[in-house]
Amino acid sequence: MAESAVKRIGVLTSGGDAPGMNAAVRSVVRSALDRGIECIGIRRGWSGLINGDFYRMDSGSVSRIINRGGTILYTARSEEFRTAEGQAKAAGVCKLLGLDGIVAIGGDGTFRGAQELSKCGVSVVGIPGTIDNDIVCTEYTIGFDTAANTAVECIDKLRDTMQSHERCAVVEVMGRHAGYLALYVGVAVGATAVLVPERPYDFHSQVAEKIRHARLNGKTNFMIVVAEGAASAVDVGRQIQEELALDPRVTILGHIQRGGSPTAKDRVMATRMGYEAVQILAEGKTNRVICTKDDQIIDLDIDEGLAMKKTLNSEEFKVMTVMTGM
Ligand SMILES: Nc1ncnc2c1ncn2[C@@H]1O[C@H](COP(=O)(O)OP(=O)(O)O)[C@@H](O)[C@H]1O
Ligand SMILES: O=P(O)(O)OC[C@H]1O[C@](O)(COP(=O)(O)O)[C@@H](O)[C@@H]1O
Ligand SMILES: [Mg+2]
Repeated sequence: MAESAVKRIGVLTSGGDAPGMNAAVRSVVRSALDRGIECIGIRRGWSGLINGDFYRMDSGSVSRIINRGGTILYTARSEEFRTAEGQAKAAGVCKLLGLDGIVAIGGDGTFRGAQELSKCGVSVVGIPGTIDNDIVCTEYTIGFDTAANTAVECIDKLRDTMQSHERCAVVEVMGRHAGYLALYVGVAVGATAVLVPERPYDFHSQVAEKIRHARLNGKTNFMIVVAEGAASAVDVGRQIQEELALDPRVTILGHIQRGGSPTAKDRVMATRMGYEAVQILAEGKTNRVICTKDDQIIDLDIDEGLAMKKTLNSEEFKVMTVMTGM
């Protein structure tokens, strides 16, 4: 590969972790080395950059991690980096270490941080890594596929016992502000109802009527999937008990969804995105985010990317509505 004017870059993971982040780090390191670019691993996200928490990475530093969940670089949320002083400190560390660019792997918050760092004169490229799949400009984010499969596996297990006991299950999946995971998982498990933060919560139409409809069709077990930002699963369970005289069991899947070995899809997407991020930095571009569109890897300006509006997949929503018989 041709030599690049870019000689040394940093890579970090930030915000909530997501399975596949390690595969992305591995790809960044190996793609950089392929172009003769040195790679510095920055631990603990933006906070680590401010504190100069780094180490030199070589090909061996990323051996045996493609199949591992979590992130070997650790991750963190940094209040200091939200301030102009924190950003200036981080830019100073980049200067001191002679970093020609940073690859930041994380969610929308991480990209807002990247925008600010770019304004301080540091070249930055973002790679989307979050189980929420809530980054406006990209169809896919690393970790979503693994998290969805983990949730489906757990819910299938619950379903066995709910069927035996003819019960109602209420399962809370992650998604503070986004229902992509809940909706996708709901379709995959054949849920009786799915609650997402993008739709105002109405117990009567979204839960009671769906359970009643299923019962009238002969069903004796019910699966309600709730995104954490839509309603509290405990409250939904209580309402089901009070208003439908059922005895539901509530399960909060929680951080189980964020761990585990990444699926093949997450590993491949992370590897493709990591490769592209290095090419973009090597071309001297900055303030870019790596995205997928029609399964192709593209890059966009971060400002434009974050300004785009993402809505729930309306086709998936319609399918869900039909499947729940409403
Ligand atoms: N508007 C912002 N300006 C500067 N830094 C930000 C901004 N928003 C988030 N960050 C930085 O990015 C970190 C990760 O963001 P967060 O929203 O927690 O996770 P994620 O990247 O997964 O969405 C924050 O802890 C903060 O340091
Ligand atoms: O790990 P924490 O701090 O409990 O955060 C939980 C949140 O992180 C997520 O898993 C991912 O969110 P971010 O991408 O914003 O970090 C959310 O679904 C969840 O609400
Ligand atoms: Mg986020």
